[in-house]
Amino acid sequence: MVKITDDYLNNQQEFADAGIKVPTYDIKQKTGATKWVHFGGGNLFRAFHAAIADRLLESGDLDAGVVVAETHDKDVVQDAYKKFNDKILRVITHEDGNFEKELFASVADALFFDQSNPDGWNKLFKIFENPALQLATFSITEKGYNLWDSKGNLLPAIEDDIKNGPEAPKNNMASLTALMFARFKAGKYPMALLSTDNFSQNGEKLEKSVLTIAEGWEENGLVPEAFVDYLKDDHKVSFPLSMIDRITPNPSEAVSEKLKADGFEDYQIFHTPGHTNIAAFTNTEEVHYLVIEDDFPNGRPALDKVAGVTLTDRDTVNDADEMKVTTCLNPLHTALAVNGSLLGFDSIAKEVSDPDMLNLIKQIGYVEGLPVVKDPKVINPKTFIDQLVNKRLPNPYIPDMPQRIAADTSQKLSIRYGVTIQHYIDDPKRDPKDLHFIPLVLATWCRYLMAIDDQGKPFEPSRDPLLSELQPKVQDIKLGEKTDVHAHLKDILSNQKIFGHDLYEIGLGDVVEGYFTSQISGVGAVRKTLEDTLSKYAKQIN
Ligand SMILES: NC(=O)c1ccc[n+]([C@@H]2O[C@H](COP(=O)([O-])OP(=O)(O)OC[C@H]3O[C@@H](n4cnc5c(N)ncnc54)[C@H](O)[C@@H]3O)[C@@H](O)[C@H]2O)c1
Ligand SMILES: O=P(O)(O)OC[C@@H](O)[C@@H](O)[C@H](O)[C@H](O)CO
Repeated sequence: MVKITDDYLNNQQEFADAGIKVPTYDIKQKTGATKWVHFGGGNLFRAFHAAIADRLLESGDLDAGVVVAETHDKDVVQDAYKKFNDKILRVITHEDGNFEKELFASVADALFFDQSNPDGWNKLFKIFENPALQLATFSITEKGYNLWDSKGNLLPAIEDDIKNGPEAPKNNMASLTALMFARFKAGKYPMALLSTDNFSQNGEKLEKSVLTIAEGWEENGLVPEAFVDYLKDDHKVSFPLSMIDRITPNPSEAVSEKLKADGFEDYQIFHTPGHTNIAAFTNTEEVHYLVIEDDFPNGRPALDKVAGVTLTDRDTVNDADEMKVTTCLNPLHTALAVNGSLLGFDSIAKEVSDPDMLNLIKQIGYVEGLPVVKDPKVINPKTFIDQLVNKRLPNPYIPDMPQRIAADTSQKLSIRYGVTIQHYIDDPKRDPKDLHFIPLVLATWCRYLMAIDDQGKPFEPSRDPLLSELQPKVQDIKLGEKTDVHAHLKDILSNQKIFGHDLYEIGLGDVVEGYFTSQISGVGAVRKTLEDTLSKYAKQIN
């Protein structure tokens, strides 16, 4: 059996026997100063960013590995990095059943960046004080950037961080701002902070969070005004936009079993107490897109040399991101996530073999979203949906689950559906009331909050920061019993933080309530409502 920690240069045959491709570079010889830090060393980073760095180390375009900083889950550092000498095994699960296995040695170090860990804390400050650093990338989930509660007030922990200043930050955005303050003090060195999380204008959100903290510190006299000016100076600090796409499910048992059978010893999967699902390996799909705004004030690695990575202007990235996140992929995914959880699916591939589910996502993508989305030119939106529904989602070897995608849905709805709804508001020839399937999914999410499936059995919803606030609003509803739906849903459906709109103000509140009323009318009513809505409104798709 080959272990991930085996010396990949001197034991190439062992790796080859297990069907694993290994790097030709020696990461120990790549001793340049760190140019690239990544925050959030979860599965997406391991499958995608680490692969990009690997290609650049191979081509000689990068002379140091990426340093991974975890601010959220310290067990990720131990269980997925340190234990395996920072090596990663990536498995691409092709649709013909071929599992392509490759070892990456592109992580130079991984550390838990928190004041409780002085070693990691001090190491990252040293890296940020070094002029060589060019970029920090982020894949920390939508909620990782958030400083506000659902009513728009700063979270108490953030208020504390703003009061306490750069010496003792606790939240990850405040800790990042403290790193930037150290970089400012060391010499006002430039760099890029590049969010690669799944939401529109991700760079703007990162910028807003960092500036909110920095300006709070400045108001409290804890940092000079010049620090805020440095963060706002485009020649010093940039917050490029990005669009990232690669379906990367949590490590799966099927892949683990296959690796074991192939003679790979580190096939075990870990579920950390912080709720990350991680392993020495990561499983992902073949298709991948990364479109980045080319704005790097301190230069950048030759990212554009890597297949699948496009460097372009801000508007193009914005259009590509809007195409993927608000129209052609993520809204379809969330529809599968909430419906799949209620209808008892545990596999996305199986779910899209259900004709109703396939038709639902096609209506959302082709009929409701596509007509109002701008063509980003670098990727054709129609071709993109075609590839998604015909090739990617049905791939039985991509072990994706509705339950993974359902995590944090409350944080995603305004982006995944709110932007399309806004287009219907803005276009004088359209009306949000023309939409049928998006409101149906919003109702399905409210139905999902009840945590009772369509067979009337309880299920555990995926983790979401608003569950504790929202579930009590629907918990006393019983399937098949008459109830005042408006009284139950009005606070939820009017919450602009959740949907990007007060749904009543735009004429969709009643529509969602209508679908929900139908969905709670008894066992099987979620499926029946879906069937009825499809037979009433579905359009023919060519
Ligand atoms: N997995 C995919 O298919 C995929 C594809 C495109 C984009 N993304 C983006 O990447 C993000 C991460 O996906 P993943 O597959 O790596 O997930 P994951 O569960 O494997 O890892 C999540 C990472 O985010 C960190 N994190 C979680 N909550 C945080 C918080 N509140 N503050 C700071 N860090 C936090 C975790 O510690 C971990 O490093 C997604 O939320 C999405 O925005 C994922
Ligand atoms: O990663 P999230 O939690 O924002 O969303 C879940 C999935 O929709 C997402 O991870 C997709 O797999 C991804 O966006 C594909 O590129």
